[in-house]
Amino acid sequence: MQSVIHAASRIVVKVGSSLVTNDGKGLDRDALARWAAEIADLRRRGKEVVLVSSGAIAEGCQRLGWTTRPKAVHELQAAAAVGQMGLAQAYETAFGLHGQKTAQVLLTHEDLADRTRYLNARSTLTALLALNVVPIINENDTVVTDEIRFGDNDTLGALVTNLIEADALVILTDQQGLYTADPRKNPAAEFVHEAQAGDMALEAMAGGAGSSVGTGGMYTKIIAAKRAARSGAATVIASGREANVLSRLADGEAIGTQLIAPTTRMAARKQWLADHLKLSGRLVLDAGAARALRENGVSLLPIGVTGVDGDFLRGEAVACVDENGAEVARGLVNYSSDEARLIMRRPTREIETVLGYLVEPELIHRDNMVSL
Ligand SMILES: Nc1ncnc2c1ncn2[C@@H]1O[C@H](COP(=O)(O)OP(=O)(O)O)[C@@H](O)[C@H]1O
Ligand SMILES: N[C@@H](CCC(=O)OP(=O)(O)O)C(=O)O
Repeated sequence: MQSVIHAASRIVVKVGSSLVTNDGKGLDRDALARWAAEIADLRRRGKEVVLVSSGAIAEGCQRLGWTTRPKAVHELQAAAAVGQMGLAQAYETAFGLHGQKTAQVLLTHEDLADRTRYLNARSTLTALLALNVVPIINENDTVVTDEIRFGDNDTLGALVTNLIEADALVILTDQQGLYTADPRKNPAAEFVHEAQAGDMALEAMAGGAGSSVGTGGMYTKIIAAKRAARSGAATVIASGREANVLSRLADGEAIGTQLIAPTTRMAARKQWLADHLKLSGRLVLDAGAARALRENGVSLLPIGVTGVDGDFLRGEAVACVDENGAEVARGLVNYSSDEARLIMRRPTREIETVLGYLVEPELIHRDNMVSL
């Protein structure tokens, strides 16, 4: 069995609070230095990596001298704001030693649920990856209330995996991976090397958090693997304390628990667009654009559009039809219907002159489109 990470070119790595803060004793700078060295190594091998790191609340509590995790949301938020400073600074230093640039990205649930903000978050992250920057993501705890919290970063890691259509999610934690029961409570628990993500039997094996600083336990990791599989990504759950864990996974070594996605990324994307998107309008394409989309699956540029039907906003789904009204593709549009009417039939270089700004060069990026 070879690790799925060997062939993965875009990877989300999630590290939990217990690892990052040494079970709440304070930032584990040695661990951060190891992961930074390994992620820099993965970048050199041509893999794109996004890091989702927990630990702000645990580190904030430590810095504020609080010995127990508070229950009140405003106190958790205050702790997160204090701790996040330490996290960002420590990661920047650790990655800087390898000449690797980093960026801090704080997200809320709403950023991923709202279509327009979803597209914005996606373009920022893909732009950072193209610039050879490692984005370091955490939940924006300061502005979220209990009802809209991700709460645990396993869920956030899975949603980021869906957002950027990563090939794999690696969840690093304080256990070797998934066991048939919580190994802290049941010494007879057996290790699970490989399973299908979404297999219901896994949910019964997984228990809650093992330490006082972790939140979701194994259960949220199993659910995260199920979510990641929706966009065709595999999940690996492994120990963040294992030497060179990320580099060895990239070499193909099967460390930890591997949860395989039942569908491929392309099939998952088509299913998602087909299932979830209510079409809000239509773009009529000229013959050249219709052919290019059909035959080469390219992005749609404004110059190939001759008509715009309906009222829609940036991020909504539209159909692309040929001159006879036959649907060629559908996708998430980068400009509203009003903007699209102004820029259709025009070359991309004129977008800024016509609108006064350039959001994206394409009307629909090929990553946000499926051909029919
Ligand atoms: N079936 C299981 N296999 C492995 N670990 C489990 C299982 N069920 C519960 N756990 C617990 O989940 C813990 C990891 O989750 P958590 O404490 O939330 O860590 P993190 O901060 O890395 O997200 C482990 O320390 C372990 O005690
Ligand atoms: N945003 C929170 C992360 C929530 C959390 O505890 O997640 P995890 O340790 O991954 O179960 C923080 O930085 O403290």
